[in-house]
Amino acid sequence: MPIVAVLSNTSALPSSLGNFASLLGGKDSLGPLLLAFVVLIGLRALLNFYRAMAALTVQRNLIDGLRIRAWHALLHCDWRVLSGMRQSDNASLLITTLDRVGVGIDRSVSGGVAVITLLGVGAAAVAISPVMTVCALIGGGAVLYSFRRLRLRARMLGGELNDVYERIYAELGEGLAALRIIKSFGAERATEQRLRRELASLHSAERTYTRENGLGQVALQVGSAGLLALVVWLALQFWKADLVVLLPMIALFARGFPLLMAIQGCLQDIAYARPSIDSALSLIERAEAAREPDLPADATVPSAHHSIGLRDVSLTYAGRQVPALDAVNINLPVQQITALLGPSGAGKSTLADVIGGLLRPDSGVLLIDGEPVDFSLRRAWRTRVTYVQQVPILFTGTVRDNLLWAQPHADDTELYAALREASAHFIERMPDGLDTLVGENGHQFSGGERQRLILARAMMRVPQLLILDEAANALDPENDRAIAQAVLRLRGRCAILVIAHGGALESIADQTVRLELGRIDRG
Ligand SMILES: Nc1ncnc2c1ncn2[C@@H]1O[C@H](COP(=O)(O)OP(=O)(O)OP(=O)(O)O)[C@@H](O)[C@H]1O
Repeated sequence: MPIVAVLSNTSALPSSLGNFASLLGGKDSLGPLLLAFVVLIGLRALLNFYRAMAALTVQRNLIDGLRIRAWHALLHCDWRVLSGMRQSDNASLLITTLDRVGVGIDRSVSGGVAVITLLGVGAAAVAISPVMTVCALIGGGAVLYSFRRLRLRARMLGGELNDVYERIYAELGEGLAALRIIKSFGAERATEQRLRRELASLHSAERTYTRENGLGQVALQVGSAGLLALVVWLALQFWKADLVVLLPMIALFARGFPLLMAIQGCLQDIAYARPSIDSALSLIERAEAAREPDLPADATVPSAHHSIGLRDVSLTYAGRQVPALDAVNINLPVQQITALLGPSGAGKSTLADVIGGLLRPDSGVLLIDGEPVDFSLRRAWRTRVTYVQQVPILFTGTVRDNLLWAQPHADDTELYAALREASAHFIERMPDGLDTLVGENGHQFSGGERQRLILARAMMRVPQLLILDEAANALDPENDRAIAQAVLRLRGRCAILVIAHGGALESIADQTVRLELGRIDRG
């Protein structure tokens, strides 16, 4: 006999099932029941669809919100704190860690839906048999509680995973930047081995998590089945429950226990993602706490017509006993080139960062034309300063893109003028001129050409102070002279501070200042 016929013919059923069928309304109600069944399945499918869409929206909004907040906090963080951070850790956090936060959010949404569905199932169960429902709830709660240690383990493994990812990022970032050195030292094998070791740690952490999660689910399934069997046995043995009650209860439990498993799985995944959320929030908190103060709306910094200097400036880095700068006084005439000399670690770059408005010292003032300017205005002062560092940084794109980065509204005539001033005439001879691609970090050009392009970009800002921090140190004599020629051409346009260890740049200086152990050497 077809199943529909059996279901619709209540007399063909055993008496209890017959009762159950009559409870549902008998033969006449079968059509509406089947329709309700199809509608329910459809509603469930729709609910799943909207759940997935909502989870994606929530996840993207929250994760991208966190990502932007972290990036904003880093961009506005005080240089002293920022320079003490390992940037590969920040890259790992902004890219990978935040994605794991996304997984945690997705699992929270799924867990929430499972809890709501379970509440619905529980409400239906209470209506049929409150005693059996309470027993099942107590048992289910106990099962969930007994898994708390597994969740703590998951949290620990999530923390381990974050550490491993940070190490992988550091390994790859440093390795890619040092490819030339790795090859020249013949360190390819050792470098690859280090990555293999980190990947093995990653694999091990992920494997442990998957194994413990999987075994947990097995234990949960067995526990749930045992619980169901116990409740049914109790119902038959002690409460003498009728099949009319028992059958729908079993159906509801069969629906409820997978939900319980889903909730435990979600709690486990959330615990696994929790260290990622903690790291993201801790970075944001640290960077926001060290935020550079906003400039008052009426803040102005005077223009330097005669000189730029420092008076009684001292600075000690966190964790250091000896000051990097100790009561430093220096005066840079705007029409002149000043060479700052001194042994390694004397504090030359620190002085450049302070006078350039990047670092706030512990004490002392900035002097513009002899007038003190508070360091709280350093952001405004910084817009009048440009740097050329030893390691040239060019952005991927064309020569034009790189120059416009400093001065977005400049026209081609101005761009070529800056290139000529910086002894970067070679661009005019190139077939694509300003549209020549610089390659990744300027690798289409030689070190000297890159440095001259960077000098041209620095001059696009029309600075009042130009700082060259060991800008020609890594260059051959010819390129060193080319940079010195360019700097000579700029003399008289702004104050120029050159940090050098000999070479052509030192020889063109109008005055020389020597720094020793953070103090100006007057000898
Ligand atoms: N971010 C930092 N945190 C802690 N200490 C720092 C930091 N930057 C520099 N120092 C320390 O401050 C001192 C001065 O460093 P600085 O880089 O200014 O010297 P320098 O004269 O420019 O050296 P070099 O010629 O080798 O570049 C050194 O002892 C250095 O170790």
